[in-house]
Amino acid sequence: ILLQHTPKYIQFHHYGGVSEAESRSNGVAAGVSPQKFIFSPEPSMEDIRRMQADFTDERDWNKFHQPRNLLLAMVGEVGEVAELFQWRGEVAEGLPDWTETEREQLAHELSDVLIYLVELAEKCRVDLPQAVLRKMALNRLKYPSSKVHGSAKKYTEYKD
Ligand SMILES: Nc1ccn([C@H]2C[C@H](O)[C@@H](COP(=O)(O)OP(=O)(O)OP(=O)(O)O)O2)c(=O)n1
Repeated sequence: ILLQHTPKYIQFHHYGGVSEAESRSNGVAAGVSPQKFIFSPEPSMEDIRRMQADFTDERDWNKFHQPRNLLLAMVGEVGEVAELFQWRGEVAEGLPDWTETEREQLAHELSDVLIYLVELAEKCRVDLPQAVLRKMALNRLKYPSSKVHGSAKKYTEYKD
């Protein structure tokens, strides 16, 4: 019944993720990912902005969702992500030792961070997808790959 009213971008599909069976057979469990991981194309950031705006409007919560509150909520959720990693030591790419429950928990907490980030950007009138493009262009200028290849130094440490 619910799906009937659910826009296509909210319906779940297995797109970018790797199923557990696949991950066990292709070496992700050993900490090496032989196949590229990609995201699903949907929902877009604008989809997420609109879904969260609808969620907030339906509950009459806009009065609470001012920029400063959203910032604090986002930082709180970052803390919840950190909690999942604390005391584990180094965690390899693909999280080979994590259970499905732990992975799902992480997916939830990262989503909370993103949801608040997108709403914070909206309330600050930052067009986030375009801002990311501008910032990445600046990053490429600041860190030309010819100069910094294989080095993690900050740009202030480079003397052209
Ligand atoms: N005032 C609120 C409360 C919640 N949410 C939405 C955005 C987040 O995605 C999620 C956060 O919900 P909780 O504050 O309940 O946090 P958690 O889901 O992380 O629960 P818990 O803190 O119990 O782990 O719900 C929101 O937009 N505005």
